[in-house]
Amino acid sequence: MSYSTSKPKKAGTLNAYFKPAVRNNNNNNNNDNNNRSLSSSWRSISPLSNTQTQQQKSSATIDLTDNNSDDDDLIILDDIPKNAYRGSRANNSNSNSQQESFGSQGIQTQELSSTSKFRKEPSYNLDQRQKPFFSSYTFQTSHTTTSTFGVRGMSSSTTNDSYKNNSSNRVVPVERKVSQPSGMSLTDRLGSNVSHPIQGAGMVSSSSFGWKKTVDTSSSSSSSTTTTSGTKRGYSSITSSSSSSSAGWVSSTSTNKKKRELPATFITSASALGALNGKATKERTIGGFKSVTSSSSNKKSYGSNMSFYGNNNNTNNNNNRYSSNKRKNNNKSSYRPKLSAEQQKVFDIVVNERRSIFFTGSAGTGKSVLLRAIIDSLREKYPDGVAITAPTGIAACNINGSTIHSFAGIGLGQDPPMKLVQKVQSNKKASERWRRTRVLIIDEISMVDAELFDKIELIARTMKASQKPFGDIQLIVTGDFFQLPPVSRYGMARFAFESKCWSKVINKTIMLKQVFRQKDSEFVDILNEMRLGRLSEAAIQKFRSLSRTPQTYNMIEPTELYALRDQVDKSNTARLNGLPGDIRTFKAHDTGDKAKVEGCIAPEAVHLKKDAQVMLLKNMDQTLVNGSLGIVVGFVGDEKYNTLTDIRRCMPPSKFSGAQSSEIEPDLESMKSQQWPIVQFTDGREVLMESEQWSIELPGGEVVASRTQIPLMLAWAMSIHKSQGQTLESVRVDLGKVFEKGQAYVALSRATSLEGLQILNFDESKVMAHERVATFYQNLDTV
Ligand SMILES: Nc1ncnc2c1ncn2[C@@H]1O[C@H](COP(=O)(O)OP(=O)(O)OP(=O)(O)O)[C@@H](O)[C@H]1O
Repeated sequence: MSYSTSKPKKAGTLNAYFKPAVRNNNNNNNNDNNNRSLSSSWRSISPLSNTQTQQQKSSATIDLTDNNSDDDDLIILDDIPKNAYRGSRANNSNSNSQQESFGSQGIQTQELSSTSKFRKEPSYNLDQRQKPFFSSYTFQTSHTTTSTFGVRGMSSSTTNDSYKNNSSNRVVPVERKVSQPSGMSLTDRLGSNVSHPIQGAGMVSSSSFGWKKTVDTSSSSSSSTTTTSGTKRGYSSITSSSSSSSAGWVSSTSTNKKKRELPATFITSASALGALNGKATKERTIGGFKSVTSSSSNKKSYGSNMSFYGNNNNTNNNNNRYSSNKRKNNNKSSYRPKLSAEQQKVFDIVVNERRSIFFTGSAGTGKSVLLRAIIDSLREKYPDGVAITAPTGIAACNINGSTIHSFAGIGLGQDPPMKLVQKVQSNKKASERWRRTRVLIIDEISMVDAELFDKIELIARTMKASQKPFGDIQLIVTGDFFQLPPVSRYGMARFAFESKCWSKVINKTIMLKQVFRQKDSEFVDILNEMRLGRLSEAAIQKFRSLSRTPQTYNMIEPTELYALRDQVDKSNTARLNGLPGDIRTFKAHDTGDKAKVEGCIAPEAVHLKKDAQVMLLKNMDQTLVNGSLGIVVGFVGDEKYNTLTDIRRCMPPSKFSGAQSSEIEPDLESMKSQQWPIVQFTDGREVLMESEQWSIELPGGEVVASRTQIPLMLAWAMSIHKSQGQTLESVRVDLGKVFEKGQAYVALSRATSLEGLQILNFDESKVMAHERVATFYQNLDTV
């Protein structure tokens, strides 16, 4: 690898652009130390002051070459004063005083001038799963100004070693926003930003992410402030699909008719590359945006293996110390906590020891977080071989997987076992899917009945032509049997642990003990009593005392949870009708198998008004995630959202933010005609919501069904079933119509605190647990 001061002309060159940030560095005389400690200081960056914001205008263009030679990490900074920056991926221990080693991977840089430094920093510190070719860069033009930017290229199917030699998995710029509100540390922001998941096997989620910016930069002499001499800015969003998956939901941006023919943020890999190369030549309207596509000839690689996720995680399991994102709905935050010791233990057993396992734990013990970590890591290992499933459409959607029925190819699964086997055998695609599967993940196992579990096991053995349990497929099963039970047509179903094959296929069961969702030990204790269906008098009194109005923490009203969908609809409709103004209706555009689309989390019709409370159904960045709550503040075309400036201000993070001019820009007229809603989220951001696409894809990419809809649903109220997996700060639970064992527990355990929880119609007789489940749990190991 070498760094040069001239622009590479090789094919495959990417232009990567950075938006400078300003490090809050008050000690101008401590530059050497600063440089040494950049990693830590950079990650603890403070929100920008006004002065710093001025400084932030500094920017530069950086090119990253993409080739397979030694210099594939070539980095060139144009227009930077004293523009000689050199760095190398260190593989020596030479302690040249001008070289600095960063972190355990030994990335080094060389300072080539007294005032300008460039340092390449891999993101492993921020997210250990991220591949090295997501890199964060810090560029220091003076003692007080540090510019950062990020470049990422992700693939679900590459290993750390292979990425360098695989030009199809190259870098794409991702904007770093140091000025985001939130008070979060940059570590959090970057950590989570880079961590948007590649969805687990089973769902190729394509989501837009990317931008383009070309900026001339100059430094203002020797002062600490750099200024921008001219700005030209464009954005391109890149959508791609991970290349391997089992059947599953795919979340991507809109493809719709006419002006929504393609996702607004969708650009094919080729055009994305071209745009990145600055070779864009062709303009077209994509959704509400004008898109410029590229004439670049080197169109081959970028896209098919890259995935950009506002909503999904990609991973890099460097050393099995893992941090992870939430798999279900991602709730309040998509930041990836470091796994606890017990989570890590389970992770090791699954990933390193390759054991078939059932891990469980009460609500909030981090099963989702752990599962995400496991999925990400296993997909690294077996890009084509990880099937991610759940028993219901919503649960599957939450983990971006497919239903177990859909994956297995068994339709409703009600036929006798041998008939189902024949059915799968005669289905070429399903057979192929089974043959490829090395790991089968089943989430929300409490809702899988024993009969189905046995049938799946038989099919697995047959399709893998092996008499070993599950045909030697590694089985990873998780969930909490104290939560929602299987739905049965004939009375009480048997649980999966009561199946004939359970004890043969699961060779390790582990219960996670540490509760993360609730911090208050009193709350944790009474929830545990409730889980077991055995409430003490003190717990009953406590729950009764919670009928008062709950605390709220922002503009969001408490989320109401009901047992029945009718109750939910009634509440949401009443609230909507109570608002002044016209209802705007957004109808979904469905394709393919309608029955399959019904499981989609996005509603068929979304009715909105200004001031409606809504939930985001798609991840957009680290804070705007599936599960984020917000308020509709208007619609494109309203007085407040009527100009290009207004629109740009509200661009989703994956598209625009404060663009001056661009190669892809909002098509105002189109947007006005669509009347896209603008939602204000709890972090204060107002974000335009245009349609997105969810689709069910089989491995190999065949789309069997899709839904295009705005990623919102009314969220004054939601069903307890839908709330499973959610974390809610302020919640009002109505237990009046609870009918299922485990239902009350699921509802109450969504709350993070007693202060934020209100319980209506509390009745201890509604707190029920299955004795068989309780017995089963008495025998589980803990780590
Ligand atoms: N290792 C960890 N460190 C810090 N926070 C964590 C950790 N693991 C999980 N959490 C947090 O705890 C909360 C609950 O996690 P998670 O949703 O994974 O639990 P769960 O067991 O799946 O819950 P449920 O069964 O109710 O769906 C989330 O806010 C998550 O971010």
